Amino acid sequence: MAEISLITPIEYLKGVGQHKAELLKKELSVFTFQDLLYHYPFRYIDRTRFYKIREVNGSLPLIQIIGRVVSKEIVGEKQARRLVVQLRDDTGIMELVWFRALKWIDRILHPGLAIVVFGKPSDFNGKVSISHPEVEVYNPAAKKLGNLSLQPVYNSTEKLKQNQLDSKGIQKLLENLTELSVPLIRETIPEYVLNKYHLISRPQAIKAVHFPVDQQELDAAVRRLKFEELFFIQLKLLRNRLLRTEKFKGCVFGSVGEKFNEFYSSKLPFALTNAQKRVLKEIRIDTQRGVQMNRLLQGDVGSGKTVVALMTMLLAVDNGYQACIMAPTEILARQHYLSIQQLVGADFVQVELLTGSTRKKDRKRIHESLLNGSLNILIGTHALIEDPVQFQNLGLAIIDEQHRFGVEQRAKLWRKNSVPPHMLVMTATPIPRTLAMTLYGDLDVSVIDELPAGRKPIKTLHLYENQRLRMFGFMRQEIAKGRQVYVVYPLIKESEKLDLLHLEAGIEAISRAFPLPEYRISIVHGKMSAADKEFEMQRFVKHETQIMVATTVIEVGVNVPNASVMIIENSERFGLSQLHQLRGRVGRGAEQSYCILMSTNKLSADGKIRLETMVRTNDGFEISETDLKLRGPGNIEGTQQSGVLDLKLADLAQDQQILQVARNEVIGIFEADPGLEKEENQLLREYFNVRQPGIHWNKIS
Ligand SMILES: Nc1ncnc2c1ncn2[C@@H]1O[C@H](COP(=O)(O)OP(=O)(O)OP(=O)(O)O)[C@@H](O)[C@H]1O
Repeated sequence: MAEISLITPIEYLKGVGQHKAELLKKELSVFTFQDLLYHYPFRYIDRTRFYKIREVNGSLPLIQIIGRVVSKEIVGEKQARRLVVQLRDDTGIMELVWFRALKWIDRILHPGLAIVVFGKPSDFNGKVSISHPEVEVYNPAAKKLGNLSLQPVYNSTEKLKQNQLDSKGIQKLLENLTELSVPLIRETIPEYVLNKYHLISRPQAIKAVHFPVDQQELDAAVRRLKFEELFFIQLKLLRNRLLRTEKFKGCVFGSVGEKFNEFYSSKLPFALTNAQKRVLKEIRIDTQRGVQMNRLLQGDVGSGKTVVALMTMLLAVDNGYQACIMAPTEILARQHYLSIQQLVGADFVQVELLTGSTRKKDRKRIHESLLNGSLNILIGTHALIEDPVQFQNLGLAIIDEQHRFGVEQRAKLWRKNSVPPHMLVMTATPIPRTLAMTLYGDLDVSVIDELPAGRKPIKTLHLYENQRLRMFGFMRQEIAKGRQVYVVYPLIKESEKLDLLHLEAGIEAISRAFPLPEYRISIVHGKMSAADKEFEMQRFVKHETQIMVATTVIEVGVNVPNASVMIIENSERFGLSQLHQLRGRVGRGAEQSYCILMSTNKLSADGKIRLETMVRTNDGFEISETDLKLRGPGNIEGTQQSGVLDLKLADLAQDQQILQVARNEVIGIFEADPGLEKEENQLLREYFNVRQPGIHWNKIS
């Protein structure tokens, strides 16, 4: 065989062969030696700990017991034929069961034999047993079992298991592999960084993650590998940012002009909060210094991001540029359009809306006015990044992100101008710090951390199904005061049919409890046509109806300050950030607002935490942190598409500190050596010379 390297195909590994190689490729995407080396265990079992039979129950993970075989018998017929062994220790007795390999096990085990049993207990018919445990004859002279106290557990699949590639099988392959390949693993982090943070070398870490001698070595290995993952993500992101500033000049918004000033002094219906002012200042500084702005604007629901967006656009217009806002849904785009029109009034600046349902004739007119420069501001959905849309001079692109657009789509907007426009990315709800640093680590961040004055914190209540009458009573009371009420139902693809039934039943119940002519109800759900939805929404906006029953289509963008009660049905089914977004639809006026979370009595542990969190706090930043802890970053909406979260070991909910250290180190490295030219940074330079998946540092355009 040719010389061995890390990219030697996996079939060349001793113990693999053609058939297993195919399976490894298909099931685990393991193609080469290094793919297997980087197939890390997902947990470890402490083989130094032994349980007593009395302590054993079905909720325990894989455990070890020492006991003596009392009896064994083969019971059942055909498929149900099994070997049942009674095992005893000084605290009790339990069963071990085998459905396969009966003869083999039967031969080894005999009454009186002391054995070590290793497996996952389960409760069955009130009895605790372990199916298919591993057994070894107990040898008190041997200090440890095997030479490892921590046994790694690998991900496997049913198919792999059928071919002896269960966790144990994979570990065997790794034993064959590490001797060969560990010496070939190269260091990626410069020595001075390793020393600074007391990190072990890469070959050492990879070996130890598979075969840790003890917990201490494992901890050191994991810390090193997590650091590496997070360090290189930051290196890519910050390198990108650096190159962008070097490469792109950026439009200069040199002066604050007529439109901005006029709007500020005579149109703005309220005083800006200090946070809004501060953010506007940050944007002003960014946009006048001749480099391209790339900024993330974070603010809690209702904190007034739209005004900041508008005033930034006016700044662009004052300096002879066009501006646009891209929103993820048609409803949201329309909402932005309406609120901006309302804020600026007629004939102040030219604003148009472009979405998938814009008529052909209007579309043509918009395209033309964009190109000849008579249109100042364009608001729309992803229709904006389609090819026929050409600006005369796009100076600012605002993306209302809701975590739904990827880096690719952002890049498409940049290309709409010869000089890339300034970019302002707004998120619907705050995102956790670690996620922001990773997903948007190449952007500067502005935070609106203050709500407009006079807003009363929303009071949140959790009620169970049997308290529904109380809830209806409360609705009547608020409606009598002239307020409006939202009632929101979940509508999730996976359970759509059932959800629609719930919605229907809900509408019926509400119609009965709130009859015409005294009460009028708007109904909006995702299955309706855009025009019908709009019609129903408008009835509510104009206060022709007092109750709006809706599915989550109203999650973002609805702004009816007179609505002061948000009722969320089956609230346990919503994610935390969704609940927070929904709650943010009320509390927009001066009145005291309420959010009522309706749920069944049967709450999962996570569901309980979600509802408790909502009742406890109104702080979007705190809520987003809890959300991340509960769900993990992969499940936060929109993160899946972004390859940056392809983390093997690091966990954004837990490894905030490592991430911060890695990011600071990278910032320091680029400050001292922007071109990575110093000898000590040679490894980092090499890193960029090899093609990296994800963001390409030399391909930003
Ligand atoms: N400084 C302010 N003082 C008083 N009201 C304000 C202020 N800034 C914004 N508002 C009003 O607060 C409401 C919420 O603002 P806006 O819609 O911009 O919030 P947002 O941050 O975009 O949040 P969401 O994503 O929930 O819509 C609007 O009715 C807006 O006119």
